[in-house]
Amino acid sequence: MTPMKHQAPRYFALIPAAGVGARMAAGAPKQYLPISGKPMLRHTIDAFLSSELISHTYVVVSPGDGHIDAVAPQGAVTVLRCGGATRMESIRNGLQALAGTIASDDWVLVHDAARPGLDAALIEKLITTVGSDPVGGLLALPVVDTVKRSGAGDVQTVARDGLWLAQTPQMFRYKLLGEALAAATDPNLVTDDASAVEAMGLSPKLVEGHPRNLKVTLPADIRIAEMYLAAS
Ligand SMILES: Nc1ccn([C@@H]2O[C@H](COP(=O)(O)OP(=O)(O)OP(=O)(O)O)[C@@H](O)[C@H]2O)c(=O)n1
Ligand SMILES: C[C@](O)(CO)[C@H](O)COP(=O)(O)O
Repeated sequence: MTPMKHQAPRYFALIPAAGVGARMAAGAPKQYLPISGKPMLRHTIDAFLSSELISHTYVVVSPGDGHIDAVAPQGAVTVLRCGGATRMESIRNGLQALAGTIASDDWVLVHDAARPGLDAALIEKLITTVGSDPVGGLLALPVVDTVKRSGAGDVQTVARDGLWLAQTPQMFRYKLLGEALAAATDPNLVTDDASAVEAMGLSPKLVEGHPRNLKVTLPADIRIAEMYLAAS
């Protein structure tokens, strides 16, 4: 009997895009604001569509989202209308919606819609550097400034050796990521996917990203993102 051919794991993108953009205070969800003439989310989607390594891209939006149909390229991505009250819940809902579609050992690259500066080179760098790591990994930037912590009336310097600023994508195998998020107790403590995996006692690989992959959070970030996109 011929042995079953073991299918190589596939890579899927999951883009949480169900936020409201409160800190942007733009009166509309920030992921739909124009950046260099194109909605922010479309830049992010196009980054994954430009990578030959990505089998398919899924976008999680709020159930009542009225913008996505005009932004998502029809047929090229799949929209999941299951966004939740927090980033973590949106991702958890999205993973649950993909049960039976994504295999347990397939990789899921979770990437913020709000990081439009991602490109195929960064996606490939993450995937090839993580390789077949038993845990997974994420893009991150080493801290280069002095870090302060302000407490009740006092300010202290935090040693920056070994400190990184997490970016996305954060990539984990479907089964592990689902288990980690299911076990997460407080969605407000789990501000990124890696922290849920770390809570299981596992250490994801840190892969140096790029400042162009910034999270567009505040109004001033729009122009910065446009400058990086113009330089690419
Ligand atoms: N309930 C939520 C909250 C956030 N996100 C997504 O998670 C990413 C990172 O979140 P953040 O930058 O905080 O976006 P917002 O939550 O929209 O911003 P704010 O916190 O300022 O409201 C964004 O792409 C956002 O759309 C999501 O899918 N579901
Ligand atoms: C996931 C993340 O982008 C990693 O830095 C960050 O934690 C998202 O935080 P937000 O407050 O949901 O934007």
